[in-house]
Amino acid sequence: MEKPPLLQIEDLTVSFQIQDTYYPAVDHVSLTVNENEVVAIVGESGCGKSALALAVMGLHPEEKTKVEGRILFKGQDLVPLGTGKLNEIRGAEMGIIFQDPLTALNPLMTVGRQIEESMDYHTKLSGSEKKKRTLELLSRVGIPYPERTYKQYPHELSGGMRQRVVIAIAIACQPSLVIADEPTTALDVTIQAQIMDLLKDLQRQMKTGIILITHDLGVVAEMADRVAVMYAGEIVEIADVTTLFKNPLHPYTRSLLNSIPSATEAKERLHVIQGIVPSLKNLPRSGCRFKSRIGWISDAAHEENPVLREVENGHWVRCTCYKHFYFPDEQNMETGDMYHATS
Ligand SMILES: Nc1ncnc2c1ncn2[C@@H]1O[C@H](COP(=O)(O)OP(=O)(O)OP(=O)(O)O)[C@@H](O)[C@H]1O
Repeated sequence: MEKPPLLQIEDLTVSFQIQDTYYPAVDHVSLTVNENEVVAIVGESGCGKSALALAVMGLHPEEKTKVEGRILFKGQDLVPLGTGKLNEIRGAEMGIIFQDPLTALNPLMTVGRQIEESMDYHTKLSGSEKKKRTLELLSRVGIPYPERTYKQYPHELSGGMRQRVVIAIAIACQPSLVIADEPTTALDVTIQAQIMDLLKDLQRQMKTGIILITHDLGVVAEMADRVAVMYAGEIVEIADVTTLFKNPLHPYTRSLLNSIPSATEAKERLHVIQGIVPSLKNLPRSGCRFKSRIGWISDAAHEENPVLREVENGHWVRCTCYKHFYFPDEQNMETGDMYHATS
């Protein structure tokens, strides 16, 4: 029998209760992560990236959250599992790295104890074996004096060192999947690069699958094998990283990529689409959800029920509007006129 993919998310919907109604923050999303593959999920704040990641980890509180669809981890559906079984899988086979290391760590427990604790539940190692492994892990994540850090408390460490400790905890049980939710956003720019290098090295050594949530496209270019672009709870484009950067198609992806200034190309100005992701209650639930942000593109350019379509091998795009899209200050491909935004 063929081995199932490491993670196969099928038709996942995550809805939050606001007053008496459930609103989907992740809406019928399907995504696969293979062994040893880094899949980046990008999109602006509020697109549903974290809601998706938390669902994979089973970390949404049952109250006021509804998770529907299938999350197959090595072929086993996690959605119907109870907390006990999920705890067994989580930690042992999945690691998570959150944005802010300070809130991820217990301020009242030494670093050594916190790393060991992550092994208590999932391994049968003796106390001295756990200590030995903890010191190895600290050294592996680039902590210069493991013996000293072992005895320290989180507040005694710098932000970068704390995130290294969080990474040590995430990889303590050699998980096959790591979910990294904005792992460097809370850190200084110079430290960000070091932490990303560390993650990249560890991923290569351990052949871990990674879901990397970020809005830093530089990080995506360096780390990801494939990229899923989310907008308003849906995936609007998915492709391998080279294709996505060379030939972005969806207007939203094009706008995201245009928002990074290029060091090599002298662009007169950056084309960026204005506006923000609507709040959960105000999300359009039919048609192209991006339509209101590209009002200069005709209604007829949009599909009534836009679906993800494979436009070339492994490159999927939602809605036909990408075929008719141009930035307002570019020449209109259809008419040859210059479009001038009035607002
Ligand atoms: N527990 C909750 N209850 C109600 N609404 C929520 C809850 N969690 C998230 N949301 C809403 O769901 C939508 C998606 O949120 P999510 O945090 O997944 O976005 P995101 O893309 O990860 O953004 P960010 O980069 O800011 O974390 C947002 O509109 C957010 O306000």
